[in-house]
Parts: sequence; C-alpha cells; structure tokens
Amino acid sequence: MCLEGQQGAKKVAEQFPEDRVVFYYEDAKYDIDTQDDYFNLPHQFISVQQAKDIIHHHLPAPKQIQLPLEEALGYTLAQTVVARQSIPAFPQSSMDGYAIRYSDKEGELPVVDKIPAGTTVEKILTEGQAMRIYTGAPLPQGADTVVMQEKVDLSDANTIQIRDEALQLGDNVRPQGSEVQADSIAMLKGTSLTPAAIGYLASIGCRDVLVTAPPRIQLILTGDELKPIGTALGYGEVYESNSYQLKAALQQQGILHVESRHVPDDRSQLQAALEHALDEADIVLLVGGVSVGDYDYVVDVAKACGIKQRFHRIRQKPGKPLFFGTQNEKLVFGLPGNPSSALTCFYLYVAPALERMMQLPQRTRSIKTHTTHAYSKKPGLTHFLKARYDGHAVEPLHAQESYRLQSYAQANCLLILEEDSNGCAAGDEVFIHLLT
Ligand SMILES: Nc1nc2c(c(=O)[nH]1)N[C@H]1C(S)=C(S)[C@@H](COP(=O)(O)OP(=O)(O)OC[C@H]3O[C@@H](n4cnc5c(N)ncnc54)[C@H](O)[C@@H]3O)O[C@H]1N2
Ligand code: MOO
Repeated sequence: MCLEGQQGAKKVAEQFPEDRVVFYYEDAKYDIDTQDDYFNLPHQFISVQQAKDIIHHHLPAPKQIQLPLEEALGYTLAQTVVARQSIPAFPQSSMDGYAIRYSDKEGELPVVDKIPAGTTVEKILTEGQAMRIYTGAPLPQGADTVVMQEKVDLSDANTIQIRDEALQLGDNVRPQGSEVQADSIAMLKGTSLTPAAIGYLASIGCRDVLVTAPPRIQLILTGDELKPIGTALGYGEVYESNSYQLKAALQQQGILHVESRHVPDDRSQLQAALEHALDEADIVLLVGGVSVGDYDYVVDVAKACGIKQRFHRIRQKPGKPLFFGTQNEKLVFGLPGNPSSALTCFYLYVAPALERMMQLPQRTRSIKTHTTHAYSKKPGLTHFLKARYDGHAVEPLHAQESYRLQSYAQANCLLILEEDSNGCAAGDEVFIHLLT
C-alpha cells in the first residue's frame, strides 16, 4: 500500500528527505506524524541500522547506585568526587634518609631523633639538627628537605655530613595536599573506574562511590530439548549452552549477577516466567522460541504480557528472528535459540544498549580492513561472519552455520557483508565488528 500524499507519511518523508519510506500494510493503520510515531511502530523484517536506531530510541535514562569501592571496577562514576581532606595529609618524606633544614646543608648535624612511618606525634627540628626519617614518615616541623641516606657520611658520634652537590630545597618531600587539596575536585563524573581510579579513590579515603547502575537482567531459556550440562543426553536432547555464553558476555560488560530460568515450550509457563522476570529485571533476555515454528511462543507471549513489539526479524544472518519489545522502561530481547545467532545478536544489539545504559566508554568496534579470502552470498541479508583479525587483515573462519560455535571460539571479530552485496573477493576492503 502506498501512503504517498497522506498527512503522516508526508511529515515523515519531510524529516527523512534522503530516505524512501516504505510501510507494510499492517502499519498503515498507524498515524505517523512524528519521529516518535515511527519508532513506536511494531516493525517487521528491518535493516540492521533500523534495528540499532529503534533500540537506541527506547533506551531508558541511566540510573545510579552507590557501591563499595571494591565492587566498582569497570563502572562509570556518576557524581564528581570532592576530596574531604588534603592528601598527603602532612608533609611526607619520599626517601629513607635524614630530615634537615636546607640552610644547614653544609654543616655537621647531630641526628637527634628517629621518625618511622606511622609516627603520630609531630616532632620539632631546630636549627643545626637532623632527624633520621623513613619513606612515608611525617616531616618534623622546621624541616624542609630530606637527604637520602646514601648521600651522607654518618659518624660514630651519630652526626651527618651531607655529600650531595645537587641537593635542592624541598627535595624528597611530598608537600601536604600535593596529590589533592581538601575541598577540591578529586575525580570528575563520567570517569571510568579502572584499577588505578579505584586505587586513587581509596588513597584519598573514599569508601563508597555513586556509579551508573548496571541494569538488572533476567535470562529465560526456552525449549523442551534443553538438558543441563553434567547430565547424560537422551535421544533428541541438546545441552543448554546459551546461558553460559550469555552470562560470560554479560560479565565482560560488568554485569556479574544474572538470574536464569529454563522453561519448556509451554505457553502458560513461559508467560508466568516472563511476568516474574519483568517484575524483577530492567532487561529480560529470552532465548529460543522466537521464530515461526508451532512451539515458538515468545512473540505471542510477550504481547500477552503487555510488551510492545518494537521490531521482529532483521534482514541479517545469523540472527534474523530477533525480537525487541518494551514495557514502559523495561527492555525485552527475544534472542534466536541457535547459539551463534544468540551471541551475535548479543554483541550487535544488547552489548551496545548496555554500554549506553551504563554510560561505559564507547568502544571503537567497527574498523575497515582487508579480507584474506573470498566469501559469496546472495543480496538481501547483512551477513556477520565469524572471523579472525590479526591486526592487518581479516580471515573468515569455517563453520559459519548458526548452530555451530566451534570457530566462534577462535573468532575475535565479525566480518560484515552488507545487505545488498554479493559477498567479497580476497583482498577486498571490508568492515569488521571487533569483539574484544
Ligand atoms: N521455517 C522457518 N524456520 C526457521 C526460520 C525461518 O525463518 N523459517 N528461521 C531459522 C533461524 S534463522 C533461526 S536463528 C532459528 C531460531 O529459532 P528460535 O529462536 O525459535 O529457536 P529454537 O527453535 O528454540 O532453537 C533453535 C536451535 O537452537 C537450539 N537452542 C535453543 N536454545 C538453546 C540453548 N539455550 N542452548 C543450546 N541450544 C539451544 C535449539 O535446540 C535449536 O537447535 O529458527 C530457524 N527456523
Ligand atoms: O538467523 Mo538464524 O540466526 O540464521 O540461524
């Protein structure tokens, strides 16, 4: 059906002057006047880029959570941290040696006291004296310089003579507040919490941090044929493996705790599991049952649970039957059950959504390189081939079938062959999607 000339279609066409707008018959009942109207359509069999745009449009605003520092690795700081105190909190020696007044450096100085690290009583150094001091110890009041112990002659009478031509005022002293001043900005909101960032926050006495929260995720695995690993396979059974790879991929995104549940191909059990998951989670990942078979209930059950379909099926291989829907701010992905398809859909659609929701640094994923081998395909679907990139060129691997993971286990990227292409010849320039 052609909507040319109708109000809604006209307005969309005005907003996307470069694009041709094609509507399926079912969609024609929707009034499309705004970009929101477009994104709210229950799209079918769309392009990879449309799918990415639709997911992006429906992402909820990032949330925040307070975490103990030791659990904050990899998250993004959601609040600027202001230092409560100056660090170092006192002028501190950075060497094992002697604390002196710089103006006394030529004289013979009696060593009148000893200051180990951890000394809690402030000592006072008067003119013409030295004090033994150790790395990390507080400088005595009156001292301004530390001489390394290798650069002095120590007499039997416990006096020192300095042999350090290059000695400068303030040498080997860490001034109070030189790391950070009390009440100044210690770390800006948006900083990625690397091991060093966590160490730095600990060193300034910060115990808990406000970070962008990882979404709560529930995994639902569907299929009568699935058996847990560790048991013997009966006739017609397969090991349930998708939960392992998806949980591992989620862990790489900083999501460590994921609840998963296996449900048989039964409409009411699936509906109960999905309703429970929607109560508990921000994102539900359903796996399997998303295609067109008589036992593929995911799409129907999602609708019965009040989930609005945003799209079903993408013009891509593997992962063609991917479903995406929302219920208020909750996201529901129906990943295809074939293991390669599930993982590829995770990498292409779920991982970028998580990165945005968690405000993680955007990784450069798509790069241009050359392929070592030819690969032919028919136009119509974007192909994502399991492939290995060595820094110079990319090699498409064997075992591209979506039920197989053998070569995926060796892959570090996906080689992208565009929807309308016939494939590639050896040496052709291609885009790859990096996985590591
Ligand atoms: N007539 C058609 N049949 C199929 C089409 C189609 O367009 N027309 N699409 C095919 C494509 S492409 C895919 S991908 C699959 C997706 O199917 P489902 O999402 O419905 O997945 P299932 O049928 O439940 O399972 C597919 C396959 O994967 C195995 N599986 C499922 N879950 C797991 C798991 N957790 N761990 C390990 N293996 C799993 C399952 O046993 C099947 O072998 O549909 C095609 N069919
Ligand atoms: O899209 Mo399916 O994922 O080709 O096997």
